[in-house]
Amino acid sequence: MLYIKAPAKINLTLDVLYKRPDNYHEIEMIMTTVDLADRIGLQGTAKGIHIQSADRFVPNDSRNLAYQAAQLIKDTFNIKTGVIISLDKQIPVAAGLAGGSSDAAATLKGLNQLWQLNLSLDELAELGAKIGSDVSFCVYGGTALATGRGEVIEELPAPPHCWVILAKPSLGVSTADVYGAFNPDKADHPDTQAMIAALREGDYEAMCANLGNALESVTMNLHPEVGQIKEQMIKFGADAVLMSGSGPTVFGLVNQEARIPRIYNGLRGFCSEVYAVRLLGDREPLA
Ligand SMILES: C[C@](O)(CO)[C@H](O)COP(=O)(O)OP(=O)(O)OC[C@H]1O[C@@H](n2ccc(N)nc2=O)[C@H](O)[C@@H]1O
Ligand SMILES: Nc1ncnc2c1ncn2[C@@H]1O[C@H](COP(=O)(O)OP(=O)(O)OP(=O)(O)O)[C@@H](O)[C@H]1O
Repeated sequence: MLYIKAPAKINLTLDVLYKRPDNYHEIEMIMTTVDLADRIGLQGTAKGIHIQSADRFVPNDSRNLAYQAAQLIKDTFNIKTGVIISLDKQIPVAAGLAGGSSDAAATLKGLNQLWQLNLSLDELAELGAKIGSDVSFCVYGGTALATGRGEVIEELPAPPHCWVILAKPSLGVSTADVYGAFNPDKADHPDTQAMIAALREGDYEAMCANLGNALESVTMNLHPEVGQIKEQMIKFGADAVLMSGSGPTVFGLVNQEARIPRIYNGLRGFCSEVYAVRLLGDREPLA
């Protein structure tokens, strides 16, 4: 059995520029991976694609993004044999943390090894874009500026050292619904260039000051819990807080480890799922 880690991402910024003729939105966002990961097991078999997962919210058929990744590789490279994909889910589902996208990216990378395809990260990321807008970023990992509909990736320096507290209210959010309800005239637009400068300078305060997500107010209107969690995180001592992706997960940053327990324990009263993790920050080389 081949095992691959599939880490979650958070958005340090997410700006929505305009709606495109293909119904996707042109976006500009900065993402970075965090040390909360699903574990994907891949085992060759005679034929077919088989998904195994104990998580009842995860589909075990062609709706699963890991299944779609395996199907795409099989079709593109005319692979006749099959694979059993076991998903040990640690990333909350429908949370804004790219769990499914990261599983798909890990499956692409793992099958590249299992079936000895010798594809580069760029080739795997190009395949990933066919599955979902976040999959290309998840193939590279680390920290990046993503443009287009999210599939054009430019590597950025890792953020300055800090911890991340993630809190997910017990509701899932549909990414399509959030983009559908987005109104460009009412949105807050983050300063992407200021965030890039903060990363280049390793400036923690500037990174905190420039967190921003144009989808946050949309999801908050649909689910007021998101705003309440933000308030609680600030109250318990986070340096800066933001909703990740289309939500509903909220993350808080702290650069002093001693402050984590108060925030973590305080949030546990409001949310079923709370995690305190490190940023991963840098890309890992392709195995
Ligand atoms: C919110 C984010 O997670 C931020 O990282 C991404 O923008 C969404 O990435 P994703 O879940 O991989 O999205 P996809 O599976 O490609 O698209 C889901 C749906 O979201 C909407 N969508 C997505 C990406 C984008 N740039 N514009 C959009 O309008 C579309 O309605 C699309 O049908
Ligand atoms: N491998 C997978 N893991 C979790 N959900 C999956 C997977 N494959 C497909 N799905 C489906 O995708 C939906 C969204 O789940 P996912 O955890 O990927 O959302 P997300 O974290 O909000 O993603 P993103 O941040 O990329 O928008 C789920 O409701 C589930 O039905």
